[in-house]
Amino acid sequence: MLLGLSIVEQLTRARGDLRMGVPVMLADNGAILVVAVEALSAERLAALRTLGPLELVLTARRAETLKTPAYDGDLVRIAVPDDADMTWLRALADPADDLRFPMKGPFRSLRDGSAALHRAAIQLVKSAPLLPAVLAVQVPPDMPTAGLTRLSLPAILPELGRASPLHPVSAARLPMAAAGAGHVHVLRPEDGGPEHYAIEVGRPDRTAPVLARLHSACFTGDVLGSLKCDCGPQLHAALTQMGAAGAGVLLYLNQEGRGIGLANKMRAYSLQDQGFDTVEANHRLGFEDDERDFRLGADILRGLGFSAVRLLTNNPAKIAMMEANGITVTERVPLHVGQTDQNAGYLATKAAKSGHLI
Ligand SMILES: Nc1nc2c(ncn2[C@@H]2O[C@H](COP(=O)(O)OP(=O)(O)OP(=O)(O)O)[C@@H](O)[C@H]2O)c(=O)[nH]1
Ligand SMILES: [Zn+2]
Repeated sequence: MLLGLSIVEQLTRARGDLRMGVPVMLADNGAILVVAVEALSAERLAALRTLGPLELVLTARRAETLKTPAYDGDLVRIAVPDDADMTWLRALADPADDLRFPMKGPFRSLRDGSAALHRAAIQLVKSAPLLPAVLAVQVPPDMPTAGLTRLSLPAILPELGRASPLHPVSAARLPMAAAGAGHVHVLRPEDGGPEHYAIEVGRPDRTAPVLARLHSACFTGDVLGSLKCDCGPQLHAALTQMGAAGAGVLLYLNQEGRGIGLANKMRAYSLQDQGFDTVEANHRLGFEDDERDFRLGADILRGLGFSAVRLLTNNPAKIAMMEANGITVTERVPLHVGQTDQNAGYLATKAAKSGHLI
């Protein structure tokens, strides 16, 4: 129906609901109501309690730190005790105070029934992007939802993992200190997600491999000149090299914090202040090392008419994803700049644990 919502539109609305702390219904043969723990209010918690026993859904990564068996493989469903309050839920969802107040498990992990609805809920909050922790309660699939978003699992599953198509919105000339004449293109995804930018330096020849950089947003490095990472210097060095070569294309992808968002990246930084490295911090929060989807970089390049690149990177995963998505990488151009005393550990961890080339 033209006036109804498409599946993609329903998912976008659901992400907004979850960010506001509004419950979303996920239904298949059974149904659950879910709320993101970090946005939950005490009133909603009380209201959900009237519907039945509550379950806290976390990723297996988070369960590892909580020393709780994850019977559902990549996630765990923990029975929420009747007297558990907001503090209890937040302490399990957010590792900020793990060291100050070690959790007093054991927790009762549930193993009966299917976790397919819960898995979709975790995927949805991750893409919101919120901490991967949801409160869930089973409800009858035909329960009146009083205006709440209702998602059908079979309908959303194919869309959840799909990269949303991007469309050019606007473009203009931009003179840059580092690279001389350039053009900035703004690209907008169909699903209402964040816009991404493509910066063309000079007039790159579409018939030859172009000097290219896929840069993931780093507010702290790019804007604040953080010494904890190498992003700012990499961004500027890439533009400078493209300027010197007379042509290039830099994709500025809004995938802050390797896809976990700035709020979660700051949670990770706070864990790093407690002594965890960049990978351990992501895991303690319940995320994978890297939650980025590099497919969109390949899509943007193809949309701009490029099929082969000389890729400025130290990250082999970016090369593999380009190749897997139809962009030929004729050469890797190393990008080693911006080493500081403060980021030596970070760069060493990326080399040791994430396969970065040095
Ligand atoms: N979660 C998390 N993200 C971080 C941390 N430090 C930097 N980042 C993010 O990591 C990303 C770095 O992106 P890139 O420099 O494009 O990618 P890369 O994987 O380092 O690969 P190359 O720079 O191409 O070699 C940015 O999104 C930063 O915001 C951290 O400690 N934790
Ligand atoms: Zn950075």
